[in-house]
Amino acid sequence: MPPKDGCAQGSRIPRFVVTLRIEGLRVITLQALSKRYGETRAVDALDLTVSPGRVTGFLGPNGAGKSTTMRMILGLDTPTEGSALVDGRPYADWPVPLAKVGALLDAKALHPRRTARNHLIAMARSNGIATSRVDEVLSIVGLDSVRQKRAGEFSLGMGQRLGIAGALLGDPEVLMFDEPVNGLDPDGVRWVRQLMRSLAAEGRTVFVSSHLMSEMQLTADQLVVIGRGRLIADAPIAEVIAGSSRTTVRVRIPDHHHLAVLRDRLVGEAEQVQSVPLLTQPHHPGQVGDQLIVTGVPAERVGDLAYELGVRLHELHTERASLEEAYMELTADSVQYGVAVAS
Ligand SMILES: Nc1ncnc2c1ncn2[C@@H]1O[C@H](COP(=O)(O)OP(=O)(O)OP(=O)(O)O)[C@@H](O)[C@H]1O
Repeated sequence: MPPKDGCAQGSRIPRFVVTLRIEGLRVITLQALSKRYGETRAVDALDLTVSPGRVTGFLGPNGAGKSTTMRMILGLDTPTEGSALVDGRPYADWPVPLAKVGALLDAKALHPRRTARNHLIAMARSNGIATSRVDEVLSIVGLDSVRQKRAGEFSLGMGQRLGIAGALLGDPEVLMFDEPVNGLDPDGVRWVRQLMRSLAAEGRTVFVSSHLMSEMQLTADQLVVIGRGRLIADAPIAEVIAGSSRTTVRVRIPDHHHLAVLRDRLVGEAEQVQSVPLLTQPHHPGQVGDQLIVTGVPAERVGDLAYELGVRLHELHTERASLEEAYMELTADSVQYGVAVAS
């Protein structure tokens, strides 16, 4: 008779295979997702996984394919090829779609004569959600006092708040927002940022498109950048910034001979090494020596090399690119609708 614990005698290895079914993965998976409109490849063979527990910023120039991608995830557009799944199923196959994915795509897509409350009640009914939840979300988004006002009389920012209320209605595991801070006042922008961060902290998947780089820098953990429908980057925000050629290491070295020794050692390893006399920089009282500006090697490595070579340093620090600079560099070849601007 086999032992009760299912292990072979004399062995700790179980004799049977256990298949684990993990519920609620909260993952968006795009596989070779493509959408063509005539000659236009709006989305072009996009492979992507958007994971829970973090805010994923979705960036790209005008016409890059962000909205089309989001529409395909929600089944509002049909892929020409490939698939867009939420936890392994198309959005529409979930029994209560609003409990799986809540989305704000077009804040203006409202019935103008319907009140805010009735708009949400209609949405709730279509998904079997209790009316009490409507009042809850109106309160969460700060529209309590205008619940009986017609949506057609709403300002852009109020419309955004109502759209966000709709996204929260089903208490969903996955949230998608297309330009959520569009039209919001600074207080509203900060509120949306905090909302997205707290939704991610609760373990939900938050996928948000925006053109506001400074806002994305404060909100997102992960960045997905697309251009002309194709994936350009999918990385943690710190990695995207560190990868920019505008991120440099500045080293101040008091001794000219030492400077030359370290520069010669770095030349083969760094993307670029520049000697910059301190005198050409803004005034640095009491500082002596010249500087090296190094690209493509982290500060830790520069410090270690200086130590190995016996080079004395007076200053070593990283000057990080802004997200905007990193983004401009990544998408330089993908901008379709732009005018030349001096940088
Ligand atoms: N219904 C449609 N019919 C024809 N072309 C479309 C349609 N929807 C989108 N496109 C085209 O697909 C491409 C991607 O558009 P999309 O709106 O997805 O880009 P986006 O990244 O969201 O842009 P934006 O940042 O300007 O909102 C564009 O060239 C656009 O003109």
